[in-house]
Amino acid sequence: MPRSHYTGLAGQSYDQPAQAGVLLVNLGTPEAPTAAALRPYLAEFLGDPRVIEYPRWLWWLILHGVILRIRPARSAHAYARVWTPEGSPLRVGSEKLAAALQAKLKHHPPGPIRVALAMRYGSPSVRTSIEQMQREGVKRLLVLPLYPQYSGTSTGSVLDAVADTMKQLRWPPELRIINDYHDDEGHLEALALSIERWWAEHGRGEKLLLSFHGIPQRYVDAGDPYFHQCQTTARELGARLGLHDTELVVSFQSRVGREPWLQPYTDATVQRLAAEGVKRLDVACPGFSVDCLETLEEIAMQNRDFFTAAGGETLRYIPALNDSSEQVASLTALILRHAQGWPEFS
Ligand SMILES: C=CC1=C(C)c2cc3[nH]c(cc4nc(cc5[nH]c(cc1n2)c(C)c5CCC(=O)O)C(CCC(=O)O)=C4C)c(C)c3C=C
Ligand SMILES: [Fe+2]
Ligand SMILES: [Fe+2]
Repeated sequence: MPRSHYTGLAGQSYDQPAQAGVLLVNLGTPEAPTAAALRPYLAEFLGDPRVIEYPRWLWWLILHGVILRIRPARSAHAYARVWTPEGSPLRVGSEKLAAALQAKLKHHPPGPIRVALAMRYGSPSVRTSIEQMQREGVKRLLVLPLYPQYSGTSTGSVLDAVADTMKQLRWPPELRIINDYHDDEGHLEALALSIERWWAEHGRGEKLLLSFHGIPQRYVDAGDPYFHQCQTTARELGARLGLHDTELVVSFQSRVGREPWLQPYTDATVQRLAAEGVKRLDVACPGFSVDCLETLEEIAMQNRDFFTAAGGETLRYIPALNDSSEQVASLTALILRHAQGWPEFS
């Protein structure tokens, strides 16, 4: 008999009381800010067909023949600028957020809800985390990808990893998924409150730039709702902050490769604003639930330098929601709303 493809879990029992769980999933991050650690991380990330929609064999040749020989060292250098004694900011921030949510949901009557964190690339993987939760008795699972706006390249890829896991489990958990929360009232309120709190402490710049991670324009043309959801978040947030159209600017960062990505690009935008005479620019990145390379290095360092080199005085980065009380409250409410109707919570 060939060995079965399906995993049965040691320790998962029939008579354990059913528990509900939430799996938070973020992108993932290298284990160290070194080229050696970047290579497997980038190979997994950039080898994902959701991220790079290119003929497979052609892309494999380019990725392994060219990209993975050059990019690991360059990216490692960028990561080294933001690495902390506890590790990668994305990992540290995601773990703190998960711990704060677990503390909230532990005693939530008639809970408790178990909270775990997985990474789409690297570890702990989606599969490892789901299996671990099952061992702890989780039979109903809510998946919350930590991306407020849906894109096939981010949320869609998390759903692939969840689906692949479900296909391999002998007794998969009952499943719910949050596809996006870009226009969730509580989330928008949390963003507005945290920016207002930051302004109250640090004063206000002349304009607020909202910079979202980019994706290729081609994906949006093919039906990805990401661009539209970013615009909705920006508009709703601007309205809650009482900003005039002229005080709010939206742009897209982190472009990789040569094809056109969503525009306007963040680097060109900060340079344009400086050239137009803006001296004090505030930047927030509402697409990132926790701070990471793309906010701490690309915005707060690289783009700050572009802005000042083009004649601006100060570019100030307003931190992501991270494990703030605002984010913990809004995600707790989002989770409880999606857990409604489960017998544990009726
Ligand atoms: C090349 C294609 C990429 C697409 C498409 C893409 C979409 C996308 N990414 C995020 C969130 C993050 N990306 C991060 C880093 C990062 N992104 C890409 C490429 C694409 N992203 C690369 C190669 C990297 C690694 C760093 C580098 O070499 O430049 C991060 C930060 C990770 C960290 O460890 O801090 C996040 C977060 C979203 C939300 C998204 C689509 C909407
Ligand atoms: Fe990215
Ligand atoms: Fe980047």
